[in-house]
Amino acid sequence: MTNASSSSLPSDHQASLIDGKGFAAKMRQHIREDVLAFHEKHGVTPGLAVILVGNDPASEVYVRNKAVQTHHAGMRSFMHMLPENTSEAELLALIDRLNKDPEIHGILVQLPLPNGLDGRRVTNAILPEKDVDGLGEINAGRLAVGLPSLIPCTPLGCLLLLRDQLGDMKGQHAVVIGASNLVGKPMALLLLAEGCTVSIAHIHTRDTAALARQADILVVATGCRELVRGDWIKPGATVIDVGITRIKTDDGKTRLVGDVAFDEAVKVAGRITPVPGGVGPMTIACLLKNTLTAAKLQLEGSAE
Ligand SMILES: Nc1nc(=O)c2c([nH]1)NC[C@@H]1CN(c3ccc(C(=O)N[C@@H](CCC(=O)O)C(=O)O)cc3)C=[N+]21
Repeated sequence: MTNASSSSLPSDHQASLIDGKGFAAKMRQHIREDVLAFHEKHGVTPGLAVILVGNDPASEVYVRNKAVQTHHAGMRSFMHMLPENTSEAELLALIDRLNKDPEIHGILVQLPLPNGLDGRRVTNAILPEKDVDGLGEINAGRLAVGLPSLIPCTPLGCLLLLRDQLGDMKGQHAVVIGASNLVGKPMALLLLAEGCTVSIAHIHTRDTAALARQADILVVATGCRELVRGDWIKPGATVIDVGITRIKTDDGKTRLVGDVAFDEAVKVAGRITPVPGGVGPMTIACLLKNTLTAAKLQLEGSAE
């Protein structure tokens, strides 16, 4: 038995793995069914436009993955691969065109953008009802005040995993490490809305380890590989690892590691997401979910 209040664990304790990959596959199946029903009702297929500027190989892989999964979910995918030297005016003109295009229900600009392009200005140019990343100021503000909004895909994916694992989270102490607009801040707001007591640790936090040790729910999104060690984790806690860093191993292969030192954490946590196979697949599944939500917003005026 593992729970967040147990103070000692048997020496052979192993956290249970949170299967994001499997959960995401089930989600995509449900989305596919909903997309078909949406098509029956409106004669419209939800369409997602993904814009990638520059040729970062890792981003190209993600963007291709998104396109394949969009098709599998029965939706249309429109890829826009723009050269590194694209001007902000050109990018804004493309977004304007996609905003007005009735075949496009969701628009995503892959981040980070090359130097010279202002990610905030570009993201804000996307119509709020097509902003499937939920990163524009309207959606971010609506989330902050508790109105319905398009929710950033990664924190939404983490929330769905936590709800599935834990159910009611009221009164639990959730600690989020990382305060980015992309993950940490919206994650903290979502956990607050679940009734958690939420702490946010960031670069200036004095003793992040001591704070983390108080967490019943620990979400780590720092981009700093294996930052969180086994002794940062309260025995039995639920750990969500958002980080993904690609490293080269001694035998010349590459491997993905998270922001949590997994081998240590698995001996202490009650439940933990692996990397890969944890949060990453949920991010893409939530992008598809948001695209369908956006299409409903545009054709039905709400996403019920
Ligand atoms: N506007 C914007 N929205 C994003 O959501 C966004 C972005 N920009 N820029 C880059 C990051 C990164 N990201 C990932 C999505 C899926 C996996 C994923 O599926 N990961 C697999 C492994 C994939 C592999 O093997 O490389 C896993 O964790 O199991 C990872 C990372 C979305 N991002």
